[in-house]
Formats: sequence, C-alpha cells, structure tokens
Amino acid sequence: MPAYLLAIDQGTTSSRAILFDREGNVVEVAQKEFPQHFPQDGWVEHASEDIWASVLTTCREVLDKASIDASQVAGIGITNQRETTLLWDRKTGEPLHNAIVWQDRRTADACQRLRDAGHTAMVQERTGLLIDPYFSATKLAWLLEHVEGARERAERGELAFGTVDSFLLWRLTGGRVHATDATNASRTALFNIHSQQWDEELLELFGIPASLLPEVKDSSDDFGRAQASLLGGEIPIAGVAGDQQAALFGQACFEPGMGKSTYGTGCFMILNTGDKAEVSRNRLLTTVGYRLNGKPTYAMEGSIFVAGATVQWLRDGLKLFANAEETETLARQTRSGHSVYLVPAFTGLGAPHWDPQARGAIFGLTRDTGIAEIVAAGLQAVCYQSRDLQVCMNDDMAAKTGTLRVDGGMVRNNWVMQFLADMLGVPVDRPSVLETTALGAAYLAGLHLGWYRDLDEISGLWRCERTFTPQMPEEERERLYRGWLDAVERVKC
Ligand SMILES: Nc1ncnc2c1ncn2[C@@H]1O[C@H](COP(=O)(O)OP(=O)(O)O)[C@@H](O)[C@H]1O
Ligand SMILES: O=P(O)(O)OC[C@H](O)CO
Repeated sequence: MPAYLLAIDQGTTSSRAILFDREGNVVEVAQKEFPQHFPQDGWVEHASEDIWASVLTTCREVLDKASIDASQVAGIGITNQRETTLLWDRKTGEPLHNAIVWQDRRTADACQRLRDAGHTAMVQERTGLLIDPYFSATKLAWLLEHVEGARERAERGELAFGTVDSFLLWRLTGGRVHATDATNASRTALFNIHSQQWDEELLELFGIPASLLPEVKDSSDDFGRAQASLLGGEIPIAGVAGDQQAALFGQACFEPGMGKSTYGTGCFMILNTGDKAEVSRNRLLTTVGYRLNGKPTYAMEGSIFVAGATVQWLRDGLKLFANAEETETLARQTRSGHSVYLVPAFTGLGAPHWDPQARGAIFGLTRDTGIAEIVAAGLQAVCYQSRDLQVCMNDDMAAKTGTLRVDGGMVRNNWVMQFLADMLGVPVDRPSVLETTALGAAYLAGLHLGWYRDLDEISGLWRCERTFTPQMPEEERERLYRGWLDAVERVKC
C-alpha cells in the first residue's frame, strides 16, 4: 500500500522534490539550485535542460534518501514557477530556446504598443491580468518571432508551448501528455478565466497559433503517468498548480477572504474570492486559485517581483554577509525607526505600480548608515510592498484583510515576520510546514487519488507554528510607510 505523495516544486532558483505522508508531514527533501542566465539588461533565462535535469535528479535523490521505491509512492503533484515560457519540438522534445523566465522584461516595448493600441481593458476583462512582460503571451510571441523558423514550424503543428508544468509533464510522460492546469493557464494571458477556455481573440491579438497550446485540466486530475524508466516504476501524476496557487491550497485558504503571502524569490499575496472573479480597481490580478471538478475558485493576487532576491543580491552582489540567516542578526542591530529605504526595483516594479522601466535605489543614507541598516532596509522593503498590496486588496474587497498565513524561505526570519505584522497591522500566522507550495501540490494529487475526502479534511491538517501580532504604535507604522511611498515615487519612470 503506497504511503507517500511526491511533490515536485520547480521554483525560480531551485527545484525541490519532497515526500509527504498522508498527514502532510515532510518525510524527505531533495533540492538542487540551477544557473540563472542574464543575457541582457532585464532579460532572465533558464536552460530548459537544467530545469529537467534538476527535477529528475531531485526526484531520484529524495526516493534514495528515504530508501523507498516508486511502488510506495501513490502519486505525483507538480507545482512550478509560473508564466516562464518554453517552446519545444513535438517529435524530439527538444526545446528551441532557453526558457524565458517570468522576471524577464524583454517584451516591455511590445506590451507598451499593445497598451497604446487600447487593448488593456479587453485583456483584463478576459484574463484578469494586465498587459505586462510578466505573462507568457508576449514571451511566446517573442520566441515565434526571434527563433529562426519557429513561426512556420508552429503553423505546421510541429511545436508545443508550455509553462514549466507542461514541459515537465511532457518529459515525465515521455511526450504522451501535453497538458496544463487552469491555474497555470490563467497566467498566460491567452486563457479566458470566465469560459475556462483558450481565447481565440487573445490568440489572434498576440499572434499565437492554437496548435501550440496544451489541454487545460483541473488542478486535481489525471495527468498521465511518469514513465517507469525515470523513477524505477510508473507513478500517476494527479495534481498540478502554479506555485502561488499551490501555496494557497497548501495553506488551506479554502474560504473566500482567506489569504496567504509567500516570500520566496518574489512575494505573492493571494486572497481567495470564491466563485467570483473580482476585478481589481487597483491593478491587482484576478486569477484561478484552483479548479476542482471543472469548477474554478478565483483569487485576487498581488505580485512583487523581488523579495528574497534582495537578500541574494545583498549576499552575492554586495557581499554584505555570507548566509541569508545572518540578515536577522544584522537587522536586530539597527536603531529602530532608521530612515534608510531600499527600493528593489531590479526588474521594474510589479503590483500595484506595474512599471517595467523603474530601477532600484537606496535612499536616506547618513554617515551612521552601515551594513545593518542597508540589510534591514532590504528586508523591510518586502514588508512595505506587502502593505502596498494589502491597501489595494482592502480597497478592492471593501473589507479589511484579516490574519495572513505566510510561507516561503524568508519567513524563517523572525525579525522580518514581526516587522511584517507591524506594517500590516494584522496577525501573521507561520505554519508548522513551511513547504506549503509543495504540500499544496501533494494535496491536489492526494485529492484526486482519494487520499482525502474533501477540503475540510485538508483544512483539518493545517497547523500554526507561531503567530506574530502587531506591536508597533500606529503613528510609527504610518510614518515609516509614508517614507516608503515617497521612496517608491522617486524610482518610478
Ligand atoms: N533567514 C532568512 N532571512 C531572509 N531571507 C531568507 C532567509 N532564508 C532564506 N531567505 C531567502 O528566501 C529565498 C528562498 O526562498 P524559497 O522559498 O526557497 O525561494 P524560491 O522557491 O523562490 O526559490 C532566497 O531568496 C533567500 O535569500
Ligand atoms: O519561484 P518562485 O517561488 O519565486 O515563484 C515564481 C512565481 O510563480 C512567478 O509568478
């Protein structure tokens, strides 16, 4: 009797394979970082084979480490960095180009032209998204235009497009399955979130042949089987979701009004809005939170491109410390209320500003500014940006957001979590399982395989490890936040 679920979490900087037991406990983890490529200012690519190799290696490693074989794994759930765009040959499975990563801004001009031509309202109405280089549509159009012969081959039906989930499904099933799930599809800007279909007018607008597209399935569904030659036995693939939606699921945010924020490379705050696809007045995104039995549950999302990536930049670029954990000690050394602000607009600004041309800056330096203040400012920026999103969500929902569930690598930092609670003015709940993205993918697979009766059973498994409650006086909170708003205004183009 299989006792485990295997989650593949293919993230922006690393791939992880995690084994969970039936109660959602982490049994074993394997992780592998892979290289980031920055061929030009604002461009970000991944070698597709690095993505695949890191996934395969970590899956094999996690089974090895746990001393189990494929027969003990009931099913696989896949979760992935979203929007990242791949194009491959249907016969050979060979990618035609590096994957263009969600952070990549190369299509900023193309997006500006589409906005100037007045397409914003139509795109937002159908997809819940804005016209921005972040989403897959213009990245795919760029590939079709710039890779020699790609458009002709696409027209002849020889090529397949996919976000990372589709690419992994293709490889895992030996080219038998070309599919995605509704959450990933909802990030392409080609998918109508109301009809739950690829949208012909959008395909025409972006110049995308329909033959390239994967089949869109529920997030908990039959996605075929991983080939026996890969992991030592066939394993059903039964869950797929984009990583932020998977985290929403893993955090058991199943009721409208429940929200989570994930602090990994970027930061993504997502609020469940139930069966309503709420349109934001504040340039937040409407997206599919998950789709079960053909029924979408919608969510509102604020996306911040750079969160933990600031910590990486402070570590690797400025060499201010050796390990991310040291940031907590450094931040504790700062004088409270210091006025240094770091705006990490390395690849432009995401929600709610959507300014692809903005670039980062540090403000408020004085003679007593040291490494600690700069590091603290980098950490605080993530909290200020979360507040930006909270302000928008409160306005859009005409209600005050309540307790926030958090996850992702940065939430290990207690100083950041306390400052976050202070800045948001709401309690911040850190769960005992921090791998909620992977857990969400495992739950989705488990749901399809009948491991869990329903969402209530999954909710019952969620455990809080620590709650951070706001302590900062209101006046101080507002003074600090005003300083942030001022700093952001200064970097916008
Ligand atoms: N203790 C810490 N304090 C601050 N940032 C941290 C800490 N530990 C990890 N991070 C940051 O969290 C990020 C990793 O989070 P993770 O959820 O693994 O990211 P991803 O899935 O996007 O690759 C890195 O950018 C790292 O710099
Ligand atoms: O790799 P992550 O965890 O930073 O997530 C990336 C997002 O899915 C991009 O939309």
